[in-house]
Amino acid sequence: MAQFEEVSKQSSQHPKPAGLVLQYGTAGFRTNAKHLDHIMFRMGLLATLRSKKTKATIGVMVTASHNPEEDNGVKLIDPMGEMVTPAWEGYATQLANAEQGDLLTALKDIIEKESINMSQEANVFVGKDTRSSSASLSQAVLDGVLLNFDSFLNFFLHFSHHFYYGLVTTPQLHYMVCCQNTQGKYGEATIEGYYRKLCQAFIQLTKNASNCTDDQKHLSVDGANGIGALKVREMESHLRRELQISLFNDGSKGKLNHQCGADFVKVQQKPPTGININPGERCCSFDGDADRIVYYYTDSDGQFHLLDGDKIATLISTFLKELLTQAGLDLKIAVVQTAYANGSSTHYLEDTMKVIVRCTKTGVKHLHHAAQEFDIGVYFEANGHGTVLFSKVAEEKIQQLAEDPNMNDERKRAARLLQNTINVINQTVGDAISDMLLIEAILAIRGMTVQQWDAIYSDLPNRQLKVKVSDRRVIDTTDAERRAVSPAGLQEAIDTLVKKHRLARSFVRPSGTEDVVRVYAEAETQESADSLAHEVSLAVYRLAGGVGDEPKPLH
Ligand SMILES: CC(=O)N[C@H]1[C@@H](OP(=O)(O)O)O[C@H](CO)[C@@H](O)[C@@H]1O
Ligand SMILES: [Mg+2]
Repeated sequence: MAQFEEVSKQSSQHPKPAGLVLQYGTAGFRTNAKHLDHIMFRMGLLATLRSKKTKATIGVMVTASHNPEEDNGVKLIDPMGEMVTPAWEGYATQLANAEQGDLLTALKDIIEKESINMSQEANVFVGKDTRSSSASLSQAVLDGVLLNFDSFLNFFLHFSHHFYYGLVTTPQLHYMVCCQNTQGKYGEATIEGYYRKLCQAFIQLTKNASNCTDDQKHLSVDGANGIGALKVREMESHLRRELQISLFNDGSKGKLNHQCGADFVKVQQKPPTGININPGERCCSFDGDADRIVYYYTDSDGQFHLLDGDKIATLISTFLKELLTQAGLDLKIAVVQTAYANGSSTHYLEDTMKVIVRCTKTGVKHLHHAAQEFDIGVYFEANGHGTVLFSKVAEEKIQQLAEDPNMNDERKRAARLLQNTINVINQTVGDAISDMLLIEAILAIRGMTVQQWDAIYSDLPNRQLKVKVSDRRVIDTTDAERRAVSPAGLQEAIDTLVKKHRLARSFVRPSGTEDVVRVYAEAETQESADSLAHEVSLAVYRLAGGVGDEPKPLH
């Protein structure tokens, strides 16, 4: 039939390798770039359907974040700038895995299930990171978006508009999707608009910092040789030297994420290559798509100190809590973490700060969701991915107070600080650039050094390891991934091992982005954390079908 000829003609430009099965995981599809062309084309199609369904603009971001340069990936962004809803993750997987000849049926299936009106207009925003494969892969997405559904499906008329942003950070695309769908209420849907909003708020905030020295204003940034570096350069003039950045790993020579970037620094617990660090100087690293950030410094003994997502969440929530007190506002603030949060951070937040702490499964969508339940929800993964959410009620109360002519100066000042804090934050998703500006503003306002920030609490020594098993799905977890319910005997083995160490905690879970089981352990000393992590790795290897060599001790 003519209709099927059309299908095969158009989609055969982006053929699916027969038998290849990929899953829409924690952060979309992610694998070696050479397996992704058909996925990109099909995600272009799916984004168009999602747009018709929601009658809103949908984002498609081509990136593999902190993965090696050879990999790539894609994720969809829903109307408010949030991750795409779970049911559509399922459709994404179905569409991705339909063999070439079944693609039409798979599409029709989604259209029927979701009762999509195909005559509805579609709008899709597409962005990409700096990977060499991103150019052709984002073109494949556009081919999918622009495909004429009329001839493709012999359905109704099809209007589809797209805007190709080209090189953007992941959070910038989330931001612009939200701006577009709120008719500019969240900001202007352009990169310039993004810089303007964030930098203006940053400058307003730092006006509250008295006697800010050049040292305080200086920050070294490791751009992971990725998109974040380009965008920091682009933004710099908007900062009017209120923040003075030395940019390293800007992509001019090094390889993306190679021995640098937020993931490297967090997991290896050491500084990236390609950066000059003087003792005591504040540094930060972005990841490959600039949605994560971690801070660090080395002390005069050459000792490395990491300030990860947990320390960031603590700094931000302390700042916000103080402002709420000064403003006399009764708003409920909570911090959302995952099982990877350092035990010391959880204790500090609950026992000293007296804030509500929630623990969710790994993956930003889970944290984001939990944070939405509070007036102010601060969420961060330990690896530095996070942001702050303000409820509508919270924003309104803050605005009212800031504009109340009868209010006393102290309360008003606090409310204005809160207002600018809201504006410097990208509430759609964790954003390295926005988080950096917020952290820098807080440190400046409080006249705080990175050492003082680090000293708020001391991390428990910890270790993360990976174990290869033949099928990681044999591990099932509960209690926000803190306990394993299968395979039989694994949790009991972990419990026994944990009891042999002081102040210890350990858990295992299958990764959602790599074909490995992740092991986490923390304990009173580094030796203890390392040996516990190794012992638990062995238990995983033995009880959950380990492949290759048995895990070796770290020392
Ligand atoms: C321990 C860890 O850092 N896990 C990361 C990693 O997920 P895994 O499911 O652990 O592979 O990638 C996710 C996406 O970037 C991120 O959200 C998450 O925090
Ligand atoms: Mg990332």
